[in-house]
Amino acid sequence: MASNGQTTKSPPSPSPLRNSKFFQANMRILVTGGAGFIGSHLVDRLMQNEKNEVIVVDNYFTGSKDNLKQWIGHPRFELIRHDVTEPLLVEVDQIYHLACPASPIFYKYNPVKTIKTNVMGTLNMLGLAKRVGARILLTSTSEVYGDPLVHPQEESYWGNVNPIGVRSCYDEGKRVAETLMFDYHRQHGIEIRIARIFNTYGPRMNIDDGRVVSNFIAQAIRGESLTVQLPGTQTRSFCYVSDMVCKTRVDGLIRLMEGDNTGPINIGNPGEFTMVELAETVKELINPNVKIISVENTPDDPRQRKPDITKAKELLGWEPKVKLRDGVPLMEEDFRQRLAVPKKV
Ligand SMILES: NC(=O)c1ccc[n+]([C@@H]2O[C@H](COP(=O)([O-])OP(=O)(O)OC[C@H]3O[C@@H](n4cnc5c(N)ncnc54)[C@H](O)[C@@H]3O)[C@@H](O)[C@H]2O)c1
Ligand SMILES: O=c1ccn([C@@H]2O[C@H](COP(=O)(O)OP(=O)(O)O[C@H]3OC[C@@H](O)[C@H](O)[C@H]3O)[C@@H](O)[C@H]2O)c(=O)[nH]1
Repeated sequence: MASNGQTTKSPPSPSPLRNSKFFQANMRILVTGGAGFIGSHLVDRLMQNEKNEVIVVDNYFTGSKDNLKQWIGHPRFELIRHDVTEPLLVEVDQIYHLACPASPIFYKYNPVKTIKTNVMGTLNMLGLAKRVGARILLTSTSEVYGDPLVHPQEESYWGNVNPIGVRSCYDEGKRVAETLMFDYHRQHGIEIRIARIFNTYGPRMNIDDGRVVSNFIAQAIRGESLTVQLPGTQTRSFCYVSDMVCKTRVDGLIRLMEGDNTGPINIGNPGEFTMVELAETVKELINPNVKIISVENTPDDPRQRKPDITKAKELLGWEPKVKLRDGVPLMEEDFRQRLAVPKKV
């Protein structure tokens, strides 16, 4: 039953394989975009459960096999090079659909491909869910709220999005992906889950990912100036990656998949910072000698962003635990290792 009471059909029957003579109790889970930042952490958590078999599909546009190296060759793990804009034939019970470039510099690099990934990729994954009777979770985004006129953002807010701007391939793409999820749910009875993720950071982000936390941390470690894009008063709310997926502590995405609620549900940390405050925090914690400089911004940058997580708390029993000041040093450690710049003692 949908949270909004709009279900018109019961879900299709699961694959006949589930009732076959050789049925194994394992849960077969597909993770699209599983070689990326959030996806690879999610795979780590899913693989900790011995009942799970995990299949990752990824085209390696922004992800890397390196993020999954600990699982390659594991009997419960499979990695497939595949682009979700093409159909996929596998037998699975659950689909975590993450595939999509998430950093603005990468999603703007080939905007037509980004919108194809969001629209055709989501259609293909919904088609797969329909054929095999799988439950599907979409990682949507706080960007569906655009440059929000309501603060903090509740799930009931419809957003303020430019449909023809340079960010539209991503934010409108995700909005269409959400629409497709609900239409497949209402029309075909597919079991859906939608997470609206707010800015997430942590180990394994690409060093040159281009998003603000990874930029500032890499710049501070290299002794370069921290580049605050103008005006610097714009705000974001940053969630540490373990809060997003961690099974043992708090597990936003996994709880949503396993619970009864379709969503959309905001998953994020309500701690809100201006970009100047973020730069000052990174400077203080990592390298007090670096300068903070102002640089040009790009069009349509949202001016404020903060999740209302009442639904996540009430419906999933989820709330984030890691404060920005505690998460930054954990990410610094990972970046120092990868950049081969040890901390001076
Ligand atoms: N990290 C965040 O702050 C954040 C916030 C909101 C939403 N999200 C969503 O979470 C998901 C993961 O984000 P992330 O931060 O891990 O980004 P990421 O760029 O590290 O991961 C995305 C993964 O998808 C893969 N991919 C991209 N296009 C593909 C395609 N056409 N076919 C197959 N694979 C493809 C990439 O190679 C990469 O491995 C995305 O859907 C993103 O929109 C992330
Ligand atoms: O070096 C930088 C990079 C970015 N910024 C600023 O930092 C803020 C955040 O920018 P990011 O590129 O990290 O990410 P954004 O919040 O714009 O978009 C993100 O939103 C949520 C997800 O869907 C995606 O991960 C991404 O689209 C922006 O105001 C940007 O202008 C800087 O001040 N300096």
